Amino acid sequence: MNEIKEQFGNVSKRYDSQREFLIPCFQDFYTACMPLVRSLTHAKTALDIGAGTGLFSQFIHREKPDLKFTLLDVSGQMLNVAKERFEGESNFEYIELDFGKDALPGKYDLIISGLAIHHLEDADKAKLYKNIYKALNDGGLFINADQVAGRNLLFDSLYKYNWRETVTHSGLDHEALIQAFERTKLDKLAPLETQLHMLEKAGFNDVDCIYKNMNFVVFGGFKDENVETAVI
Ligand SMILES: C[S@@+](CC[C@H](N)C(=O)[O-])C[C@H]1O[C@@H](n2cnc3c(N)ncnc32)[C@H](O)[C@@H]1O
Repeated sequence: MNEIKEQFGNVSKRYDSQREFLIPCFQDFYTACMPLVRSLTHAKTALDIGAGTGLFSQFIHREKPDLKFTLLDVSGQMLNVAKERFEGESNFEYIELDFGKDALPGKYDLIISGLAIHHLEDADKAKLYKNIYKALNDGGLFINADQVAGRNLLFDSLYKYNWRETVTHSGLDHEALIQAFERTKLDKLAPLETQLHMLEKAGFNDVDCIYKNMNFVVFGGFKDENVETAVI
């Protein structure tokens, strides 16, 4: 955990400017969930798990500016950048917390997470998904935009090789590249299917993958048996 705190703390001020180089499908990745988010017509509260500098929350905020946002992260330095981003906005609060260890505070209509849960071991991912389910209000939605492992060694290697090649030629400076490659050592990627099953085991009755581009995926579920009628 100290290493996560240290590495993200070190990059916090330059984090946002590097994102579009490091996520080749950046725009789609952060906006694929919007049709589902829009369907939450009565939502009042949102929690961003591993919010970092607040990038994912900013996309959601543009769509639903009236939500009350709680941004949670283990790195105070990453959250400081989020505080600058949303300076002057009264509907934002920030909590420094380890989501692998500590309970999630409060209840929410929408819970999002971007590129954070893949830092947990699989058993801890499963535990966190249960906690997320408990922290959702009825009818609530969970969205995880994250990186996953390939279904098998061939695809996993292909995804990793392709990402490395793409970002190496993206124009990102050498130092940033080295740091990004170093951060991948903190990753504990699990296959998409495994995580969809974890969500079902946690109690989510309707789960699916909304978007996939190589190993960048957006998936999640509703905590509501009547979701089909709610969305359509
Ligand atoms: C790659 S950044 C993603 C930030 C943001 N969600 C985004 O999409 O740009 C991962 C973030 O997860 C946080 N993180 C990783 N493991 C965590 C944990 N166990 N508890 C809280 N935060 C964690 C890191 O500190 C970092 O800010």
